[in-house]
Amino acid sequence: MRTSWADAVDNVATGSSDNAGTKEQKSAPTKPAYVPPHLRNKTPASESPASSLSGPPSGNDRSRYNGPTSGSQWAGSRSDYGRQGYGGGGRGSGGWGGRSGWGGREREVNPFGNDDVDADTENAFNEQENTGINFDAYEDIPVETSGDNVPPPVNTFAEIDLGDALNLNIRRCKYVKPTPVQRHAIPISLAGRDLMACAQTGSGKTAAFCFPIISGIMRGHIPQRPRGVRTVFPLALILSPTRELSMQKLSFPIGFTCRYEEARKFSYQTGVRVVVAYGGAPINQQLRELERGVDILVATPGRLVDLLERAKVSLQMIRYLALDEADRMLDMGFEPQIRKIVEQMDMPPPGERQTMLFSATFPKEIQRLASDFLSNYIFLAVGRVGSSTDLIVQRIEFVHESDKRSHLMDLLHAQRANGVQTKQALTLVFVETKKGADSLEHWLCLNGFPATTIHGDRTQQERELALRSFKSGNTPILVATDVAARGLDIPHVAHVINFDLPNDIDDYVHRIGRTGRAGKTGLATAFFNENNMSLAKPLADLMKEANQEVPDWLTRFASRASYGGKSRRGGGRFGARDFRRDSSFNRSGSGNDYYGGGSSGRYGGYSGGYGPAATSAWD
Ligand SMILES: Nc1ncnc2c1ncn2[C@@H]1O[C@H](COP(=O)(O)OP(=O)(O)OP(=O)(O)O)[C@@H](O)[C@H]1O
Repeated sequence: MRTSWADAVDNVATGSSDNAGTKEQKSAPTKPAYVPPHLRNKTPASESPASSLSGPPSGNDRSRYNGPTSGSQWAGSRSDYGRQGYGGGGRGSGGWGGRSGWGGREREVNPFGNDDVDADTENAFNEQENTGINFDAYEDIPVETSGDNVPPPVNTFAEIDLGDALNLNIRRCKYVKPTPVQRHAIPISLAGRDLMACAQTGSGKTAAFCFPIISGIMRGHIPQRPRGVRTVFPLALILSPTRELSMQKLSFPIGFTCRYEEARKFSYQTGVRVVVAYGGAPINQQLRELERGVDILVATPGRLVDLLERAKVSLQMIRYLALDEADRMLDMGFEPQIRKIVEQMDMPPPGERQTMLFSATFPKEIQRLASDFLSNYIFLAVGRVGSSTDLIVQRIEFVHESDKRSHLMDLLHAQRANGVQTKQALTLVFVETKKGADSLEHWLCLNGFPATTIHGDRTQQERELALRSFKSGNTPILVATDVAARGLDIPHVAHVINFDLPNDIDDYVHRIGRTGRAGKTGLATAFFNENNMSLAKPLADLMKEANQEVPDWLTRFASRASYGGKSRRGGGRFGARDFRRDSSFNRSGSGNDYYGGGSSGRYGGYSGGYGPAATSAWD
């Protein structure tokens, strides 16, 4: 079994590691010291632990530790990447914990497993390795930016100076070129600008905010952080929501965990340490991790408030703040917590920190709230705000409540007959309630369709098992409640079935976005009936927007005044994208244009360029 990074660190700290080369570790102090990133770039003059028993230099002793080790800003590639502990960072071999003063080198668990790329094999990497990712699908996507002096986009990762260690991780991730949101967002963030970004599900937003943060921290120029206190001072905070907070339940961070895993991959051997803190898991282990040092803290709001109130974390030195699923963070009752964290604790104000907000959906009302956290920001919309990607073929079927199971069975039988129920074609079924999820899973299994389930009542272990079993294709059907709607990034989800539709159209967008990711096509089927009438108009609008075939009966429902409800946030989902441009919104405080205002200028003609070319994975 793979051990976690925390375990590995633990082992080193307690001398229990059975890794080779532990002689030094065993004689080392039991607790590895935290090394701020700006002190981690020392190329050790000597590898001898004895030479450095005097401990680290003072924070002011920059002459020993600071600065690039070569003419380039970043140290050159090393042939031993992936084999050393933290030391192989992009700025020489000092790296995390690599201060020769402490002997106890922490070994960073390789998040890429065996799928590593070292300097010798880098050149072997080519586009073929990205089989299945259709980047052409993104070529015609409309992009809107607004704000002062918008930095130009880039076309390749090579055009931006992210640093060798990060570049290597990008290759390890097999990213050949940046996705559209990355092309625009990364240069904006690297230029130090605040950003509000909206891009469709599965379009690579995580890397878009992680890369500039990691790269920025690697560059150093970070003031010395206080030592000897039990409070930690992260340099970057990534806040990510968990739905359960709003439901007064313990957290259930499925999508959140995906984010953290990504951040950990991107920061591997960069010397930048990522720590996660979320509710619903014992706080003590998270505290231990924090005490070992943290550069990037990925946290849920509730747990972070707890840590702040216990004075375990200070936000005083935050340079980067990223709000993932930012619309969710300012909705559903999260706003007071977010305001507390961002405005009422010790975080530097907008302008002194850099703030990045990302989501696939960004209603104007929420944009307005979010603008409080930003300073002279750039608004970026890749695809139309709140739209679903054209890569997903959407089908809506009218199915009475009592017929849903048999209808589902028909769908699954058809899939099986077409040979698409394989490890490469997973099916995610969304239902409304936890009880409903359990019951449907049971029924599917009884009927010969291996299924598992994920919802808020399952234990951590059960959730992990379920996800693993689903990912591996052992149980190619996952029945889930809305907890799996956002952030979950599982390759090969070919079909999302909304057995029960959500009440909110944005939740629908996020749910179906579990397929059709990273340029792949996908299929989303929804069972609609009289219980979903309030969704008729937003759903019909969304489908039209994405060039989908809208059934006549849905159009009829949508046109009836009583069912013609707008998005619950007063419309404007696809309208003038940057709310600052929408004078009507500014005047009245509520937009009323679903498609209207913003379709001027170079994006006015958007008709979903690649839509018709996209084929369903089931065709
Ligand atoms: N440049 C790239 N090249 C290839 N794959 C990429 C690239 N960037 C991201 N990906 C992959 O695309 C998938 C989707 O990325 P990510 O989870 O960041 O999307 P997202 O926009 O945050 O989606 P959501 O809004 O649904 O959370 C991931 O598996 C990620 O590893």
